[in-house]
Amino acid sequence: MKTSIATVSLSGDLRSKLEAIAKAGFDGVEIFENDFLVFDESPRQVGQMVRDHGLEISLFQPFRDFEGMPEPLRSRTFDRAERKFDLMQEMGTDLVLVCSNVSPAALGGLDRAAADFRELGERAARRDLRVGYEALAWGRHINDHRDAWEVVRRADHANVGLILDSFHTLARKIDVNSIRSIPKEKIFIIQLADAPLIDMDLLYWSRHFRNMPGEGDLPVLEFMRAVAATGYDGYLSLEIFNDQFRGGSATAISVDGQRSLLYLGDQVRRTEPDIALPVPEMPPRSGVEGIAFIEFTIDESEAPQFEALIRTLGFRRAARHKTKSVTVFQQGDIRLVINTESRGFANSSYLVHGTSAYAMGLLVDDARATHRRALALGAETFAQPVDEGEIEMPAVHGVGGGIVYFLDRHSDLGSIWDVEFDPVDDLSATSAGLSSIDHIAQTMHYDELLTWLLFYTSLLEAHKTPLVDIIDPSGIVRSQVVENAAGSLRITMNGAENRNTLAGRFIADTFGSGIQHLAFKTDDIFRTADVLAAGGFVSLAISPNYYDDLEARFGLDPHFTERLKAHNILYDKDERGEYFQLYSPTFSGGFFFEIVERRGYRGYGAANAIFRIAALRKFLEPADMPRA
Ligand SMILES: O=C(O)c1ccc(O)c(O)c1
Ligand SMILES: [Mg+2]
Repeated sequence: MKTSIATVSLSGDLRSKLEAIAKAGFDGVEIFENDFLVFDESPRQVGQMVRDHGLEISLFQPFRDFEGMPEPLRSRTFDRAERKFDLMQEMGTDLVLVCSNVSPAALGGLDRAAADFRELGERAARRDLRVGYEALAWGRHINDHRDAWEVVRRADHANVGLILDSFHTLARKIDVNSIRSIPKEKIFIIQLADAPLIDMDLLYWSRHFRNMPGEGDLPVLEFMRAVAATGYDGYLSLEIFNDQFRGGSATAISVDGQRSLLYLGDQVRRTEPDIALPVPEMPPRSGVEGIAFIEFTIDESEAPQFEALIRTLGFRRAARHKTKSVTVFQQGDIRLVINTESRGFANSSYLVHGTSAYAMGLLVDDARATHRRALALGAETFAQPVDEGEIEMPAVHGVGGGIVYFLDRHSDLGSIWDVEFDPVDDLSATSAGLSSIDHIAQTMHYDELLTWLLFYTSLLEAHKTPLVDIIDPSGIVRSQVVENAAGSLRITMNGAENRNTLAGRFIADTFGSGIQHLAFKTDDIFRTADVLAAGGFVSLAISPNYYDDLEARFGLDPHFTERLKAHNILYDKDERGEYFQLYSPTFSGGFFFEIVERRGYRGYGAANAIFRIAALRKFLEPADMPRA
């Protein structure tokens, strides 16, 4: 499968863009005219630079306001086209994208436009060049690919074809099945982009908010299935106008782009029979049965304090590693692994980030197949030397450089706890009824959010929920969840836009993104709260005003509100059911725990986040609080 990306999608100058594009594994690049115009090298040198990076120019674009012009503008557009043809030949590309005319001077009329394209096709043919016509969603007369196709059909010239851009088609909700009857040789290239659903002017939406297929809300897969059904087997080319991407890391955005195309191709291959598109084979997305473990890296001297804390949460020491300073604390199906090794990745992680939950283990259907898929999608593998008798757990780097391990029940990995660990008899802790990890909360910079969303959803059988804004006294935190239908995988991701929010401070204090909190599940929050209180656990104090409001909002029985208040339990309710949340204060580095009970409820208590954040801040900086 040939992949390409438009230079306009990335930040930096042309040279650094090409480097990032080549490194991410693309085959081609769309040269956006402005990127060339502001660059100081000649067209010939730019062409050479592209080829030196092992890339091909998939097209040159855009050529604007061409078709349907009255004289003398008409002659001028042809002169302009000839100049661009010269440039394309020097650069070494045969395809130019002509987007539909937006000029008030344009006359309209399918036959007039077709006649112009036929003449342009003639001129292009003399130089062995090709012209592709794209309907901009806001084109003056042509703003629908079906009309652009009619122009191309009537132009009836071998050197004139159609360019389909998923954004323009999907933004106008045009039936994608209209693509299925277009002859594949008349589709010169496919441009792909997704976008979040925002109700706004089409041009503004397109120029500022596009994102990678799978990162937004448009049915790009349905579009691509229709394209594949024509027999199309050419480039899939990303054209992503996005303010954030323009300011981001060209390398990271390129990697995301390549991943999005491979994932899209993979989905098409699995849903559309007999396609010609040469999509690479990879194992299917993996089902996640649960979170096998969370591993903390801690300094030996701090470990006793941490262990005392998790004991108050009802965890008992369950196993000790046969050769390493690694212990496992357990409660229900929850395993917290405490790593105090003074070498290896855990230790380097400690040295950089301090005490942190630096690794997670996912229990999947087939761990090694999941790892293969992750690598096929461009993830960075993680491995460190294993000692004799140890099992090598497949892993990749995740958020903030942390580790995502894959485990399964059916291979040798299923016996890892027995093979590598000795059981420990620890009767000192009383279970608090915590049964499993409800969700893992990762905090990151806002501009990393789409990266990890795509990482998880392309690898695992999971979907994303809509973006939610969380109000922190010092700014906005954008939150989005990746979860599966069974609820056995729930990862909440908080993207901090500024460093003054609690999430922003976590990133600053721990020198990077990572897991900021873990939520454990209980079937009886009040019983759990009693056990915790008896064991000396101190919950995060919530403002009494919260409970007054809660009672009024939901019409709660005052006795019930009193019980919530007595235990600092937060409450939420939706059409499906009720939700209860209890928090620990933060400890070293800003990490904290949450305990939740779900009674049919499927959300995450977004309405309560502001109260939790305020309470945590008060805990961190009591005197400082009124300024927030
Ligand atoms: O926003 C634009 O003008 C523009 C230009 C060229 C394209 O291919 C496109 O999709 C949009
Ligand atoms: Mg386009």
